[in-house]
Amino acid sequence: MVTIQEAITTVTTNTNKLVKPTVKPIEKANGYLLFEDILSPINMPPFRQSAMDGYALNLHDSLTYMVIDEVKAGDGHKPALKPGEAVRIFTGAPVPNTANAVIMQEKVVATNNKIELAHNIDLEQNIRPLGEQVKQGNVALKKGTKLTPAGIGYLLSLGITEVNVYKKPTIAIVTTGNELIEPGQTLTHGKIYESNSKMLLSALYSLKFYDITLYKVEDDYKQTVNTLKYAVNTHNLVLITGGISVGDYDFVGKALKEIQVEEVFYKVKQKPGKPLFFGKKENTAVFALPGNPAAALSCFYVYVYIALQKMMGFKTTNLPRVTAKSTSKFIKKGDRPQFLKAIYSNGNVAFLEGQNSSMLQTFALSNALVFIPETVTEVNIGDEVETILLPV
Ligand SMILES: Nc1nc2c(c(=O)[nH]1)N[C@H]1C(S)=C(S)[C@@H](COP(=O)(O)OP(=O)(O)OC[C@H]3O[C@@H](n4cnc5c(N)ncnc54)[C@H](O)[C@@H]3O)O[C@H]1N2
Ligand code: MOO
Repeated sequence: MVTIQEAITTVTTNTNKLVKPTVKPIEKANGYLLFEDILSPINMPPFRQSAMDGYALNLHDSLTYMVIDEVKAGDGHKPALKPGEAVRIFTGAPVPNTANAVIMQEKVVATNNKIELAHNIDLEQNIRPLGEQVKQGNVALKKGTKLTPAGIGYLLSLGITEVNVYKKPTIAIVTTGNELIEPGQTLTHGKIYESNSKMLLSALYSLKFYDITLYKVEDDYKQTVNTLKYAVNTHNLVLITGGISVGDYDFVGKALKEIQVEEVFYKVKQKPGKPLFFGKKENTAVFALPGNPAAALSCFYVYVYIALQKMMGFKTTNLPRVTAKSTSKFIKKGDRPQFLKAIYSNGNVAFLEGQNSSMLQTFALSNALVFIPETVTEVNIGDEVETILLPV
């Protein structure tokens, strides 16, 4: 049995960034890391651009200008201005080469084809210079940058339609148990609806992992070996639920051994999730999560999350942790450190009733897990507690 800290450190050091590239259409690249520097194919802006609705001027000594033409956004003509001449111009329109400042329309008095300025303005005022954001051929975004909606917008503004990014892991979710039947079918005595696979699938989707295959096995040793062998050989990450404890029909541990998944740790001193297993085979990381649904999800957020972030090459691998003031009382039984389902809001956190690892109804209301260390036996209202904020 390892401590929570040992388990976290071990998962962190035993999972590696996936180094394979893949080409993605830009609109599907959110959350990926760039596999290479992106060089800008154009200057951005691609021309000197007006930042205001007003007048582009060829400055001269007087405050009066003759308006000789108009340039709207999207226009391609290039009027030639002599000193003392102006063109009506609008935000986003190309500023003629012969204009050297733009004045906002609110700052002039316009009569017929003449404008009068209150005072002179600076050179290049209200003109976005050519290539101000990025120059053609320069690095627009560096290798390793994590793409965000803003990054995607930026690359699109440079005309880029696809990018080379690091691959995301392919993930297998394997559920085990004779008692499991698909929601939608009739429940018979002794059976329960299978909920872990699509719960974990949803957690993965919300973290933007989509390459996921679901497998189901009965409590049958041969079937468990065969399914796990296939899952481990064909995915980067395998999440198994159930069958990892000590019962006569818990075959997962034995099957993982048979298919030569190296055990990195088995059992963590924690509640919920004591029988958590973590192992690896070559570059594939394998988690056998407890079958109890709340324990499986808690382990997902505390450990699997880290492995996913490491595989993606992200710098921050833990979920954010904050210190919050407890608005609940809690007495901890036993000596295992505990993760409590809780609701966090504005620096306060309330623990929910019903912390059993088989219960999801409180998890369904939670947005945080409060960590109660081994040495703490009691939490009182007003005490400060370490709180993990869940990505929900
Ligand atoms: N003698 C001992 N028994 C148990 C121990 C122990 O130390 N000694 N540990 C307990 C703890 S703690 C946990 S957690 C569970 C974990 O057991 P398994 O990981 O082997 O999981 P199962 O027995 O297969 O299932 C546990 C529970 O969860 C339900 N389940 C399983 N899979 C699903 C699913 N896909 N969807 C919904 N519900 C699922 C299953 O029906 C069981 O009720 O072991 C304790 N026992
Ligand atoms: O570890 Mo189990 O998840 O406490 O019930």
